[in-house]
Formats: sequence, C-alpha cells, structure tokens
Amino acid sequence: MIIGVPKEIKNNENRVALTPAGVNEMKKHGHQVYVQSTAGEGSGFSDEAFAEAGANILATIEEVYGIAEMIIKVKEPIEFEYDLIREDQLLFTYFHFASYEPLTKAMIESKSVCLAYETVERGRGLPLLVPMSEVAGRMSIQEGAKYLEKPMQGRGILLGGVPGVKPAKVLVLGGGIVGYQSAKMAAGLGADVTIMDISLDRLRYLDDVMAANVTTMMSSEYNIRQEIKEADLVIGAVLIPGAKAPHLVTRDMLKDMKPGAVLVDVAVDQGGCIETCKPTTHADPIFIIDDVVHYCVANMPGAVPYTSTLALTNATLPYALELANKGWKKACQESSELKTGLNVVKGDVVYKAVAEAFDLPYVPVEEYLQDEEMAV
Ligand SMILES: NC(=O)C1=CN([C@@H]2O[C@H](COP(=O)(O)OP(=O)(O)OC[C@H]3O[C@@H](n4cnc5c(N)ncnc54)[C@H](O)[C@@H]3O)[C@@H](O)[C@H]2O)C=CC1
Ligand SMILES: CC(=O)C(=O)O
Ligand SMILES: [Mg+2]
Repeated sequence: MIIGVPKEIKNNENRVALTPAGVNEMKKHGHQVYVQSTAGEGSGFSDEAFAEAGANILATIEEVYGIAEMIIKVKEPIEFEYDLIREDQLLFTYFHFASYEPLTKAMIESKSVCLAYETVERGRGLPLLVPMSEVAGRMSIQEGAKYLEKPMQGRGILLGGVPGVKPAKVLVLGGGIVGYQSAKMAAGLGADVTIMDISLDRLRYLDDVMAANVTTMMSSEYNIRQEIKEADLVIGAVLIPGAKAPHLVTRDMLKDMKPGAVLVDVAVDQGGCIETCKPTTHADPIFIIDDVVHYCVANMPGAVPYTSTLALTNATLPYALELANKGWKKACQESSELKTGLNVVKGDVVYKAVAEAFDLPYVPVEEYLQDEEMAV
C-alpha cells in the first residue's frame, strides 16, 4: 500500500503519525511511505532520518494527499485539508467527529473512509486514546498549576501548600484514564484531591489504588454543585465514547466558584464537559468567564511531542500495519477493534453516536463489511 504522512497543521501541533522506526516496519512489509518534508521536525525526527529508514520525502502536503492510498495523521483534518482528501482514500487519525459538524459533513462529502483512533475499542478500553489521555491527564495538572499562579491570572495558590498552610483543592470529573493520571499527579504534588465518576466499580478501584489525599465521590449534579464552590482547580475528564460530552459544569455554577479558580476541560475535543468551554490553542490557551480561568486546549499532547509521538505511535503502528497489509475492508472484517474505529465510510455515517450528534442518517457498518457474494 502507498502510505502518506502529512505534516500536522493544527496550531502548535508538533506530533507526527509515524516515526522512522514505523517507516522501517512498513517497508519490511512491502509498503511505500511518503512523508512530507519537516513533518517529524517538531518531534526530533529529521527528513534524513525518515529517508534513511526508507521513506520518500515530498515537499508539499498536496503531493502527500495526492499519492497516498492511506493517510496516517495525528489530529483531525482541518479546513485547508478537506479538498485534498480523495474518494476511497483511507484516513487513520483522531477525528472527534461529534464535536464538529463541519468536519463530519466534509468527510461525508469526500467519500473517503475515516477510521478514528478514538473509537477503536479493545474489550472495554480505547487503546489508541489511552496513551494521549495519559499525557493529557498528567499535563492537566501542570497546566492547571501554572494558570493558578497570580501572574497567569489565577488565584495564586500552590497546589501542595507548604508546612503550616493548607494545600489547594483539586476536583477531577471522570475517573477514566485522564482522571486517573491527573488525580495521581495532583496527589503527588500534595493537593487535596476529589475524583468523581458515575461508575461505582471505577470509584472502588480508584479508592484502592490512590494515595490517602485522594477522595472518591459519586458524580451527580448535586455533588458537583457542592464541591465546585471549594475547588481551586477542576479537571474535566469525562467521556462517552464517540459522543458529545455531557455538560457537568453549567454556566450558573461559575458564580459560586472562587475568583481565579481554574477549569481545565480536557474533554474539549469531544465538545467539553464544561458548558462555557470553547476550544483554545497552545498559542492562546485560556479565557476568563465570571473570574474563572478556562483552559480548553484540544491538542494538549501536541506541546510535548518528544513524549507524545512515541507514546502514540507505539499504540497506532500495529493497527496501521494491519490496515496496510490487508486493506481497510478485510482488516475491519477480521478485527472487531478496527471495525469500531470506522466512523464515516464513502459518504455514510457508520458510527451511531456521531449520527445522533448531528441528526444524520446512520448506516450500520456491517453493510460495508459484507462481501459482495454474501450480500446477494
Ligand atoms: N484535550 C486533549 O488534548 C485530550 C483530550 N482527551 C479527551 O479526554 C477525555 C477523557 O478521556 P479518557 O480519560 O481516555 O476517557 P475514559 O473513557 O478512560 O474515561 C472517561 C470516564 O468518564 C466517566 N464518566 C462518564 N460520564 C460521567 C459523568 N456524568 N460524571 C463523571 N464521570 C463520568 C466514565 O465512567 C469514565 O470512567 C476524552 O474526551 C478524550 O478524548 C484525551 C487526550 C488528549
Ligand atoms: C486525543 C487527542 O485529542 C489528542 O491527542 O490530541
Ligand atoms: Mg465567581
């Protein structure tokens, strides 16, 4: 298969979807890889390193989209890329469709095959979201701590306090991968942490493994209203796979918060679980409503590409190889994990939560995975 790796063009997105080691694996399996010049620069991989591993370097993004049967990316295509995508081209990347209707419509129109990292399922887990959720969960505390500083417009409190002075209170909404990692980091810094989830089993597990300065609590509107009044830092970390995030923190709750408190809505890529959240960029990461600082960067791991690119590609490469070796249809027929990644196929939405988010027709993915002989 011919594989294309474009340079990411989202604001401050420094990750790349394939490393030279990944190119080497693809070549060993007989595939051709075309990498856009400087695509790996932000992650420490030069064009020369890619070329030595066997990649062909192309000067422009148009050439990469023009030649590739499968595009491997990190972030969703942005407007500039929509017209470059061709009918039947396979796109393997994060899409987060439910948060952005224009992207969904553009991919439907392109008649391409969109396989989303974030909905690939293994058992009850999301193996291609996990590594970036680990990064973003850990980062959420370091970013939150930074914006709590007075010169950054926060209320000026140190997460861990000092001997003789109480620590800050951190409220984590959602105890999955992001929530677990953020609670662990905040606890390590000495903060007073509360973590909420709707799964009692998950809360039992968290209660078992977390440090003594982490308290678990059932997530409910009532409990959030109580806890948010005291919180210095709130982390939004809920997910309903593929769907738009529920608004757990509503606009009216902000007036009850302390001035200078910080909200980090990691779930922003699925629309955000804080009603007042709007996607921001690393170049301009925060805005303030009702004296509460909002940090809503949708590609947090893009700021630590030396860690994130390796963590992401460790997880994506085996799936990318399977797609390249078998083609998307056979790979998805044989792997229920890859099958759940299909979101939009040749003009149809095949992922229910995405269809529901925008009231679009839903076509069961099985209709695309039947062999022609079986369909008659
Ligand atoms: N902004 C960024 O750069 C990044 C954002 N993310 C996003 O972070 C979000 C969380 O991801 P993960 O932790 O991997 O998901 P996960 O599936 O591991 O965890 C989500 C948790 O939310 C819980 N939950 C669902 N509804 C809830 C409610 N009403 N109240 C409390 N908890 C509730 C679930 O029970 C689950 O434990 C996703 O939207 C993901 O895409 C992930 C990586 C980077
Ligand atoms: C998961 C995601 O949105 C990211 O890694 O940027
Ligand atoms: Mg206030």
